Amino acid sequence: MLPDLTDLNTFRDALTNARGPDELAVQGATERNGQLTKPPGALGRLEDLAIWYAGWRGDARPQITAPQVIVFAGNHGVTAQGVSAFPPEVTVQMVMNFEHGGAAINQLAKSAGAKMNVHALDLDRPTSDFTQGPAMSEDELLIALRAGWQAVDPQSDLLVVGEMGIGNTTPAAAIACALFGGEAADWTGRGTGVDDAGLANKTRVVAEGVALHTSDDGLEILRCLGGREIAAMAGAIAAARVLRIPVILDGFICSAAAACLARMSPGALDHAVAGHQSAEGAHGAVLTKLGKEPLLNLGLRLGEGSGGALAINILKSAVACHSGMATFAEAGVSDS
Ligand SMILES: Cc1cc2ncn([C@H]3O[C@H](COP(=O)(O)O)[C@@H](O)[C@H]3O)c2cc1C
Ligand SMILES: O=C(O)c1cccnc1
Repeated sequence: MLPDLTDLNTFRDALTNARGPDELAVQGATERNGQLTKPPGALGRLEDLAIWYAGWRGDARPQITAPQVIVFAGNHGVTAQGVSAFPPEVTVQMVMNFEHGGAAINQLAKSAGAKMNVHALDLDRPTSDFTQGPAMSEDELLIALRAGWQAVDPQSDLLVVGEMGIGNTTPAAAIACALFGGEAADWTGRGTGVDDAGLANKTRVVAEGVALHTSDDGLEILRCLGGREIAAMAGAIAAARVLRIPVILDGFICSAAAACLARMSPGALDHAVAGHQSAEGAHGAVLTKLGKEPLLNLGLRLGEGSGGALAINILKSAVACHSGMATFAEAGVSDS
């Protein structure tokens, strides 16, 4: 079902030509929703979510039994500019923590009944500092996209992608600024918690990167300003689009990866909902640009897929109501 990613054009074509949701399933789910034992619309957004999910799965009465959480890790040359409150060694240390089950995302994936996979991408070879040149070559971008593309289990029925990469709120801010315009300061936040001087320096770094790499193309922006784990998230979200696996987006970094796809192809994120709005300042603005209303707003600013994983239970609940509830006729309840 998934073509081999032999080159970047294969990726572009696969994304652009991916089919949309199954309209018959949407119709069937909409009809079923109208017959369930509740006042019309009483389950609010849960109803829309269930119908949306049904369409992408091609099943008017679907179930969620196999969610997958994938965490991608990468290192960033731009950390040499002092953009994070933490040192880059933390990336590999956190990967070990994920592998031993000790991180927040391990607990959240487990609570959501999701399997979790971790992919560390060339951690001992950080991307290039984007204030000096493109973060990645075309080959490096392709390899990272492919890592994400191949990491998606075609048997899964819901996908959350998360990231670990010290410094990666800087490339995410640069991507957002390059895609959406405005000033670097509009898109730059504190990440792991840089102080005021750190924020000013980070804003300068984002401005320099965006000034050096101007493009209208989402993939070129991803290559020049992104990072391996960001590209891998984009690759996985795109693969899920082709496989019709619904996606729950996580925070600022995940949304920046997704936004590159939306720039490449307008319907690229139709299979995705925003799991949450993170506390990273510009995340809300990115979601507005993407036309995505977050499901949760809990002040998280972690990444790792944490907000996406939390929202799995909301989507599961929506689908459980939709597919498990009795209709008025079945329950013998008067419908007016
Ligand atoms: C211990 C630790 C665990 C994390 N888990 C996710 N992040 C998050 O923080 C990083 C981005 O923030 P900045 O751009 O400021 O470096 C990413 O690794 C992101 O996943 C973490 C950061 C730390 C320190
Ligand atoms: O929004 C996020 O995903 C985020 C914010 C701060 C640090 N790491 C991740």
